[in-house]
Amino acid sequence: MKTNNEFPHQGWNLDNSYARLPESFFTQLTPSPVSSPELVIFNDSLASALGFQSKELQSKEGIEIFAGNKMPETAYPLAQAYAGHQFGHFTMLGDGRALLIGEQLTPAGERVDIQLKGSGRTPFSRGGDGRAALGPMLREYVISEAMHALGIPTTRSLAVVATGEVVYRETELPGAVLTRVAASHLRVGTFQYAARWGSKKDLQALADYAWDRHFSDLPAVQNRYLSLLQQVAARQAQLIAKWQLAGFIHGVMNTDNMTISGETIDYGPCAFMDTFDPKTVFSSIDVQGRYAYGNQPRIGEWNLARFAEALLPLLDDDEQAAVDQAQDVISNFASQFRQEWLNGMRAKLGITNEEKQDISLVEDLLGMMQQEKADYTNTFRALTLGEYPADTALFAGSAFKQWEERWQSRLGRQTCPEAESKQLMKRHNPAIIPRNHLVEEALAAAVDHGDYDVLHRLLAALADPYAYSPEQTAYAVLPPPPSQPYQTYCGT
Ligand SMILES: Nc1ncnc2c1ncn2[C@@H]1O[C@H](COP(=O)(O)OP(=O)(O)OP(=O)(O)O)[C@@H](O)[C@H]1O
Ligand SMILES: [Mg+2]
Repeated sequence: MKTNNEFPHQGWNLDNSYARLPESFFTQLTPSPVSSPELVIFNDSLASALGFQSKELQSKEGIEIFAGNKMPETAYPLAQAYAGHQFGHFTMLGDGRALLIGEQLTPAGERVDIQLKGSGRTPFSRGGDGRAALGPMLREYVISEAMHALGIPTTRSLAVVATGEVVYRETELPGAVLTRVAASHLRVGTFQYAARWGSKKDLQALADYAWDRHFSDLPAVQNRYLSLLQQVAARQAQLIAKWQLAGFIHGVMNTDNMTISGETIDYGPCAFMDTFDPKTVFSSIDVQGRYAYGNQPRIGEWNLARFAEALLPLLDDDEQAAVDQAQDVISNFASQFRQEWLNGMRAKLGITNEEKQDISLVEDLLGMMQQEKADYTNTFRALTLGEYPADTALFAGSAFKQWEERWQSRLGRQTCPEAESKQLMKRHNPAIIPRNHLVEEALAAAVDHGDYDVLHRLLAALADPYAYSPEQTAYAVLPPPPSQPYQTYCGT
């Protein structure tokens, strides 16, 4: 494959700091070319923000890069090594179908990974084909971009290229490559890999790298490794609180799918919850409900404990002292999460100050929602609009009327003007989310019929989920109850 200098006008400005880590952290290799790449979706605004020339990137040459057929001269494509606990079982993993091609240095002074997902086999592919199917890559594109618009930290999607080749997933499917953009692809599993198979020096190099990349603007600290653990815990507490507040179920919170940056990663079996029920699971393989909606904070804590274990040799020369320090951080996580979540719930209810009883106000609402099988997003949407559809069981009951009186009198006990409180609600309760049936409908039109209009309209509506625009009303309508529960699948 050719590496060349044809592309400076596209705005590539790559560095390769990850490749300066010890060699055991990656394998350098080139993407496997594909036969007839076709750009099917492209993120114009993201491209511009990253310093790319959007039009040039969408040229025939630009598309060759997204397909992995050519590389910019400054690219240094590599597969990252990592391990992970998958459903509780530790295993060696690594990028089996993805390649980091470099880090784009953006006009805003940021450094972001550019990664091709579905770019062919790597030494970490195990039995896999190294490829990805079009439907799941479009799904990752839609949901990651919707998450970003919702204000939830996430990896981004720059482009999807259809490869013109077939992949086999029980049946023949069109293949695709997704270009993913991330603050970094460092995972809890990257540290587990270093702790298990690397030297202490390797582990330290990785921790220093993570610190410099994500936390270097923090004031100097005495023990940067302890601080690294604290910072990652804080970011995960914020992130998972945001998931809970939006009704997002990640679906596969293995330690290899938890980032150090605090961004959501891996949109495999994820989905947004419709009816409020903490036991909600969509993933076909999560039969025990390990990654159910209501379990996500606990799993976050479990994963952070694995991160802390990996960091132990760096925390303190005295083993017991290291364990004690790690334990302190982990045992603080639940209350950190709870605080983030409660503050978010206050905002969803238009509450600007704190009262002790707020928690029961929130929990009583959620209890009624669960009992009445209320739709999570639309309930908060209705509270925001002050419009309660009479045909919704929750709103028809007397319990809700009593709760609403309590809520109104709670709002009356704050100095914030009513209009401001309403604005706060509008900023925290999306008018729309990427509902499963909407996403499925858009993907079916695109993948089965080559019609991308439905997808583009959905993306446009999801781009500002808090707009409460008239066009969004149609997207808030619920489908008739399905005959089968909605299921998502791994092995995409
Ligand atoms: N088709 C495939 N071929 C080779 N390896 C694969 C394939 N699909 C998944 N893998 C690998 O299996 C492991 C776990 O898969 P998982 O579903 O978490 O990954 P993913 O969706 O490919 O990755 P990411 O976390 O980067 O979004 C990873 O090491 C991944 O690279
Ligand atoms: Mg993964």
